[in-house]
Amino acid sequence: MPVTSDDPLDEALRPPPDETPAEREIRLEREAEAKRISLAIDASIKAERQARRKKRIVRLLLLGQSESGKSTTLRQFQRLYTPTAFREERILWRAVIQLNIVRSIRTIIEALSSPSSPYSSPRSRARSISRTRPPPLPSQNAHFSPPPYGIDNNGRNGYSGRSHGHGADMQFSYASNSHYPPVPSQPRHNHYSDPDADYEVDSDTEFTIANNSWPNGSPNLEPSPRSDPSGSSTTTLAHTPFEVLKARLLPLQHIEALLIAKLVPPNEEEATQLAGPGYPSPTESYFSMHTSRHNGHGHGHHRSQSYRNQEIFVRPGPGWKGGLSRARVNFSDHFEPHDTSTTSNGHRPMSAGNTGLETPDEPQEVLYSCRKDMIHLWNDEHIRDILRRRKIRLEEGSGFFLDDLERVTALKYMPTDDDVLKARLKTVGVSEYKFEMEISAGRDSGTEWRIVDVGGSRSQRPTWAPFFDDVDAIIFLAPISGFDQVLAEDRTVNRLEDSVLLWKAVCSSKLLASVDLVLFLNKCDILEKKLASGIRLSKYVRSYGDRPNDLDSVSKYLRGKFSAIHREYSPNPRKFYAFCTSVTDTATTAGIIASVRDMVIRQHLKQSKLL
Ligand SMILES: Nc1nc2c(ncn2[C@@H]2O[C@H](COP(=O)(O)OP(=O)(O)OP(=O)(O)O)[C@@H](O)[C@H]2O)c(=O)[nH]1
Ligand SMILES: [Mg+2]
Repeated sequence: MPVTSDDPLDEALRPPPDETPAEREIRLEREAEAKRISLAIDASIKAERQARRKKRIVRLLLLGQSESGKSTTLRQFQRLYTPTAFREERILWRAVIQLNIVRSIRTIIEALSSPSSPYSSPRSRARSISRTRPPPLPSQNAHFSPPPYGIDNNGRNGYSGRSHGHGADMQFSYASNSHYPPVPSQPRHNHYSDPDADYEVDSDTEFTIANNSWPNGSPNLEPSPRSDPSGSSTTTLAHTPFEVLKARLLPLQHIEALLIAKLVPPNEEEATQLAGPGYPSPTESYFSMHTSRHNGHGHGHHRSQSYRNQEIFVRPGPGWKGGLSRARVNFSDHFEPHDTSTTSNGHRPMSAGNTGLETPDEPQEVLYSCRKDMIHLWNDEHIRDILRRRKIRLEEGSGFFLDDLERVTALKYMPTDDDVLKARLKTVGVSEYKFEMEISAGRDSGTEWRIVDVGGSRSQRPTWAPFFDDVDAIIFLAPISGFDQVLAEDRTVNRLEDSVLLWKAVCSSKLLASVDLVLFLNKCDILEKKLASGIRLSKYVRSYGDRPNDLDSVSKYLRGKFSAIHREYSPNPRKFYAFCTSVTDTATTAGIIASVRDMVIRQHLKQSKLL
């Protein structure tokens, strides 16, 4: 009589009904072999775990939203504990810094070229139509909507919802910003956009230039409005000094393409957005808007074009550094290549250095030749004023080097430690960085450190969970200066709110229940400046009330909230440490990292029953 079962696996594993004795014997032998292999695998995993503990391999996981400072923290570990390797790699960061500069300049030019800018060309302004403020938010958006990508207790996607617990609850407010979030058609300026941006068109800003003798003379970038007798504004000259300046900066476009070719591995399909007017990023369209993936990435000659409006990223690990060190032709004065690994697909990244397009460090030469114009552009009071009015705060954003143009565009420029820490290169993917502390770092070399760095943007978070196994501690970075900013990948989500939700998800994850947590309330340097400039936390976090708007009070308040979430959401009691950090600051971060190191090693030893 046939045995019935609803379990399809059971069905599949059941021996065939007409099995002969010989077949049965073979089957049983195979099953025994499979069992033996399975047990051997389990034993080897267990043995590896024990060996790891004995060998003192410490595993640290860096988590947090994009631009929270994870890779910068990793670089701080490298700088402190493998200083020789860090020093040797500094020159490789020059290309990243060059790209950061070029992109900052492009952001300015795009802001000035927009139809509402007094620096835009007469033709584009003639085409411009009056824009009105975006409509107010629907009332439900006055509260947050949970971001779609996070991790739940099982490490799967999705947030579990908002906390209504007492200590942990925070009320975010957009009520005072009737025009939050910005409408999609507005120019996107990654990470420095402000929900409170002024969307009124600068009307009556037509202007003519009285003195058109520049570029030979000193460029006068000041708009000079002139009205005709009827009172309406007119523009009489086609080439404004700004347009001339823009033309002189055109070579930057070429080196941007070269740098992208150098840094981004070929055939790289995934990309995320850099702000750029009117261009939805492929990631945005794929993950957020659920439309089909944007095409044209990593394909031949359209490559640099397709990256034009995306933030450039690398997959973590030595791949891009290996490619750069081989493409490098004239750095031998400074440094011998340290890392000769290849990219993940085994090929050297497509670079200007191997296409024959590049003269010895052409980007640096172009930057050098454009330095005066770039300095002029950045230091012009009127341009600064426009950027201020449009709430484009480059100086608070990532990879900001415009205050150092004189130094960083020098032909023999060699990045300093601080430059490397300030440089911005987005991470996509997850990778484990292994190192033993160098003897020269004055530490015992008995412990092997494995630090896992992940990409923090929302599309990246589902890739985290497989790395939760066997972790000694997590450093979670919450960039608290982002209280008045929105996520680059979803401009309806406030950055601080996103960090709070992510923190809740990490605290409540059952997979991480026994992992100690270290919280870095990061970017305190930017927070301090922001608060001092008059931006009030209470405008964005209603529950802050009328407490003092200074660094000390704000960081204490937020620390309290994050601690309360930890207490309320952790499945089991565990160690928790919180620090207010500015991880780009080498002096303060060294002390904090030393404390974290000691704490992690102590816990590790305790768990290994060696204490
Ligand atoms: N001023 C300041 N800048 C910081 C601080 N921490 C990080 N940054 C800068 O912020 C930018 C982003 O930091 P990253 O370390 O790349 O951020 P991440 O978390 O790795 O971001 P993803 O790779 O996108 O997940 C870099 O340009 C850093 O130099 C800080 O405390 N203060
Ligand atoms: Mg990173």
